[in-house]
Amino acid sequence: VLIDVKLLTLGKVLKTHWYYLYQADPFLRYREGALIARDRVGVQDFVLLDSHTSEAAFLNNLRKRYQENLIYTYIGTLLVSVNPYKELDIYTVTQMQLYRGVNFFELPPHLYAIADNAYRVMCSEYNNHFILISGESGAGKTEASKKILQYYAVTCPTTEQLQVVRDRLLLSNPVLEAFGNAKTLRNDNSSRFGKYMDIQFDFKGAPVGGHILSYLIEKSRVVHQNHGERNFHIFYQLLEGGEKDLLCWLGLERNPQKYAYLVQGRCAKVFSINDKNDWKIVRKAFSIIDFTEKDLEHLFGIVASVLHLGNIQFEEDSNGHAIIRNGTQIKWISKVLSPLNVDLAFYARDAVAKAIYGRTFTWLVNKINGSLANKVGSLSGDSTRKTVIGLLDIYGFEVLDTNSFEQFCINYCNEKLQQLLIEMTLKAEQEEYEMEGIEWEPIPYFNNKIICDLVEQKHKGIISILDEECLRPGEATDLSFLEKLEEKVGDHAHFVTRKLADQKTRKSIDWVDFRLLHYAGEVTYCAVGFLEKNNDLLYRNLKEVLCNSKNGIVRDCFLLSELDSRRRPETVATQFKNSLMSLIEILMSKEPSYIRCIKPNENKEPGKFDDCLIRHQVKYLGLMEHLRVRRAGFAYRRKYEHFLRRYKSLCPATWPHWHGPAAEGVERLIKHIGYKPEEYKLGRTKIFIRFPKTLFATEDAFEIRKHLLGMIPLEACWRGVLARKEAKKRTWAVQIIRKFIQGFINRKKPLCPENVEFVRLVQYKYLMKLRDHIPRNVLDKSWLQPPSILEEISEMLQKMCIRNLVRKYCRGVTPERKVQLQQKAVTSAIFRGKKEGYQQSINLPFADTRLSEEVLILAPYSQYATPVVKYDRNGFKARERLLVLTQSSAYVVEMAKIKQKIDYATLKGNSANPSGAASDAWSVQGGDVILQCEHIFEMVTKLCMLANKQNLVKVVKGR
Ligand SMILES: Nc1ncnc2c1ncn2[C@@H]1O[C@H](COP(=O)(O)OP(=O)(O)OP(=O)(O)O)[C@@H](O)[C@H]1O
Repeated sequence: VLIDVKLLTLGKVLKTHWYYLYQADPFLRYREGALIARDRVGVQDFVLLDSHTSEAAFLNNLRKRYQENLIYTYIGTLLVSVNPYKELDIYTVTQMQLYRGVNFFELPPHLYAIADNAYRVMCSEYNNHFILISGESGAGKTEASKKILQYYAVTCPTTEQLQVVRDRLLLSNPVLEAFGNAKTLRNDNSSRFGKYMDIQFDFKGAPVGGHILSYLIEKSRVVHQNHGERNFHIFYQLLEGGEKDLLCWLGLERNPQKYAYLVQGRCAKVFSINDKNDWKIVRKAFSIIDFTEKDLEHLFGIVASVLHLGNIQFEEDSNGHAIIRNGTQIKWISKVLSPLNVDLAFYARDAVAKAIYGRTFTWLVNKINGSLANKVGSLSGDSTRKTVIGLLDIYGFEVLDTNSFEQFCINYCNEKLQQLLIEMTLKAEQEEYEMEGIEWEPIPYFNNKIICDLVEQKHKGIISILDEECLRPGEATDLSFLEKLEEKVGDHAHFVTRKLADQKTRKSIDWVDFRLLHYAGEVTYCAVGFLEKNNDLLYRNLKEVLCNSKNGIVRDCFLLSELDSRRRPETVATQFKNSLMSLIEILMSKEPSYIRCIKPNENKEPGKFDDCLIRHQVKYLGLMEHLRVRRAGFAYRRKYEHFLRRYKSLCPATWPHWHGPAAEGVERLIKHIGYKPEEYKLGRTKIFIRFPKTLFATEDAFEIRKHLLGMIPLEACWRGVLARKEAKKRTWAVQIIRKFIQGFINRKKPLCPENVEFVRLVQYKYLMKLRDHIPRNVLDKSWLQPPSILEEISEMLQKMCIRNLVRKYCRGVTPERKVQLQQKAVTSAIFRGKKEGYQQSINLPFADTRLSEEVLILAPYSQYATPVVKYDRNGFKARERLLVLTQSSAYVVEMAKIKQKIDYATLKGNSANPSGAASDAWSVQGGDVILQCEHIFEMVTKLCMLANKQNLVKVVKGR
């Protein structure tokens, strides 16, 4: 009942949505029956219609949609998502099923459509993909990536064994968020590290493992937070949710106000965050992702020690040396031993806290990777190819009141991703037209490569200059770094300092600042702390202490070999730059999908569409340029060979084979179909189709043709590799049922007009699920429980399924086995539950005879013969005899001499002993015959079948 109620509500919700989409959406063509259209691979691209010629029109459309809770929009294949700040997808699982296997022009725009499309292309083309989710801080990237992960977890095929992998993939998120996310002014759950996650799939499309790469965690947050911001969530979660014993063991109090590292932002408690609850989730996640109690003990030990470290305070003694303020002994020890002044002591304390936390985070990612590793394949020696879908969720572009080294790295990273997007979309698309010789009016766009170069160029870029200052001998300071910048990149159009600025802007820049004109806007960075953060040094003696820690994780993170190394470690910025370079390489080798997240307002408010803020994002994300390229360009392009292979059946000249060049084949084909000149262009290697409707029409024609020709099964069989044929035979019954279900899915049979969508949805959901849960053999008695309105259909399907399985089973039975089964059926009717030893006899096959061939020659008409022991009427004298059964009579034979003939017609009864004793009494006209036989079940069965008298057999207590 509950399910029905939910679905009913869902029916209404979706109906409203679809109504709006049909009525109001000028972007896409939706198909009636979108719910059921499937199997239309090959179409990945479509286009905007003509209404959006201006930025204002585009914004208007976004606003209108947003007000109607439609937060997703496509520009070509790029998904634009405006953060709703409220949960819209209440019926997520049903929605997921809705998008499964449906091409994305068939349903309203959605994250799931992007996820599903990447997945389907991966499965059909065996290539790797990535989904790049970008947008500024708080725009909704992390939420989007979680939804995509969930989509794969719910919709991909899985086995019991693989469910563990699925759970781990999902649960790695709360753990990483606890240690790597924090409340900032822009986002209550802001990622303070970059994350790239590969989900690995096997050849059947089941997720079998994963791998996470993490990028530069914002360590400085451990020791310092701006007003209105918090430290990483885990600190508060541990204090709020940690069990009493645990806190006691760690020496912690359940009050964040007691810890210096947690109170600087003055917002330890936040209304929107439930630390206690989150702690429970994280604890549970730890148990699923393979963390032992020892691991956790060490991990929480580290979290606690960072908090304790933060509470160590220093003061100056009379010599200007730092001494520890509280704790008498340690105070004196520090007084005598410590060479540091107060500033340096604080620096050292914070450096230790940051280093421990930062390295522990890397340890955590590695540990999670261990648990996500594809063990299924490697254990079973499965070397089949895996494909991956990568999900990139990285800290968004960020402008704070004071921007430091961390913001510089984060914003540089966003520049790189923007550059990748431009390279792979705007630039690539326009270059493709040029390469293919298609006439094309170039559409200008801002290429941010110039900013990337400003930051990363060797010897000349800001990172190189910073490194130089960090590494050079002599006194180098943040100010000397700033001077070097002015000297070396002062004339760059995207770089300004107070000295270089014009009169007007000068006031807004401090003497210690430099300003970069990023693609997403201007950011003024305060150079103070750049050198220190870039060097990220930890005193050698502190490292030595940590190398000898009794905490296993700390020991793993600080290796003694590091102390021996004479090489200076790479600076933080260079490490980051290099890791970004390899990330870009990873991404470039994969097929891209893009999601652009937009932040609707600065107040994290639902339903508030701030025109100014959104216009700014639309501008810097280059959405208008995307739109223009899409509109002026072609919706679809495909290599001649691929296009011909798919559609060749639509033209007699190309079907079944085209022997000439593919380009000519395509030309013949489209002439035959009747493409108009304005609808397409022929390039050097590809056909370009301008309008989606042209392609839709071709697809529709192909669908019809496919069914007319019965092409798919025919081709499959005909080309058929024998092994595949064999496998097909085995799953024959399942396929029949699947086809039947597919038929059901494809047929539209609404019960009444108002409930069309609802009924379709219920049908769809149930049938889709059923399709994957059909019993595979006659022994499998399970059947998916149907919702009440589908009981009838379900019953029909079940009957049909059983019939098919039985038929399939029967067809697979050999004639010999059939005889055996018939005989066993008779045995069962006579003896089942009545005579001891019956159960054991079931699996012993009956023999045709129990005599050797030589002996059988003596009885040429024998149907069955076996040695027996014959007793006289009193049951005393036992004589060894042969029993020979022919078509009409039974003979008791001694040495080729017939001693007794029993006509089946005279056989009146046959009584067998219920105990295991193998004796048998036959009552015949003129008196009983008592025989003992080793193979009594077999013998009696043969006798009954030959005499056709099985009803006469009684199992009675022997005399
Ligand atoms: N699809 C959504 N439905 C409902 N709320 C959402 C959705 N996407 C985002 N939000 C809201 O916006 C907040 C910020 O989103 P999210 O953490 O994904 O931003 P982000 O782009 O990853 O930011 P950052 O770069 O700071 O990590 C979420 O905590 C949530 O409240």
